[in-house]
Amino acid sequence: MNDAQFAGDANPLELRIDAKSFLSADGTPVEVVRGLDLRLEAGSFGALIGPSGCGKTTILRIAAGLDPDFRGVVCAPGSGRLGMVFQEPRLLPWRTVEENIRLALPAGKAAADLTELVEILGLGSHLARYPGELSLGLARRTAIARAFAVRPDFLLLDEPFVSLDETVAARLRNELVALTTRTKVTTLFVTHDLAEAIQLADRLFFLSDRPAHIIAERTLPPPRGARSSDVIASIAAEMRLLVSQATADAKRGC
Ligand SMILES: Nc1ncnc2c1ncn2[C@@H]1O[C@H](COP(=O)(O)OP(=O)(O)OP(=O)(O)O)[C@@H](O)[C@H]1O
Repeated sequence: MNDAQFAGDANPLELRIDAKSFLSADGTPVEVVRGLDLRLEAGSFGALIGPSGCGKTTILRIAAGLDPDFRGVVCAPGSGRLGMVFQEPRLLPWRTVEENIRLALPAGKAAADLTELVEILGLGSHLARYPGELSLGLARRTAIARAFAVRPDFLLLDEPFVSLDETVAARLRNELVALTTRTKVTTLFVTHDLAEAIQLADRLFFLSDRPAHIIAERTLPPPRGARSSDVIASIAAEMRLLVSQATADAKRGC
């Protein structure tokens, strides 16, 4: 995998969502996002953190271009090669692990060398297996491999490690750090888990309750992926304070 050439020279991600609503079952509009403005430098890893149901997946789908029904603008980084990992791995059950990964490749690239990607993700001995035979951890790994196989210059991940055993999640986080550091892909990662966000990200974006907007953001000092548990705990305490102050200010209308 010779990826170093892409993403570094890409544009930043600029995501402005002035308004996004859904219609509820009884036909009344529910405003999910209002006045969200996010900028992420090319090659950075941003984490979007917010309360349950605040609109994180909605924001990611808009960033991916999957939901055009909103008011605002999205300027995606790079030339538009997008990799996306959903909460559920969404693999084709009748295809092997290798076929699932290769299916993501553009026409003419089906024979691409995936050796290094497969090695980093520890999938070498599982390539001939079918999704139904995989643990959740291996299925998530396959989904991550598929997202990286296209050599994306923009990567979106929606809570890819939720409901995994902590040992498996820790290993997958390390693998994600290795891959994103190596490829310098501009990444937006959604999570509920503040410690996970601090471990992985260069920049944190905290969302309000619905309608979601950014109430606080912070750049973290390097090196990402290598922060000790003490450093993570101390940054987390600082961030909780920052968010509770920002929330109180917002309630007072400051
Ligand atoms: N297609 C839809 N139609 C109607 N309402 C929707 C639709 N998609 C999402 N919603 C509503 O929009 C709100 C935000 O949903 P979203 O899934 O974006 O939140 P989230 O922060 O990702 O949630 P979670 O933390 O549970 O993953 C929720 O109230 C949800 O019910």
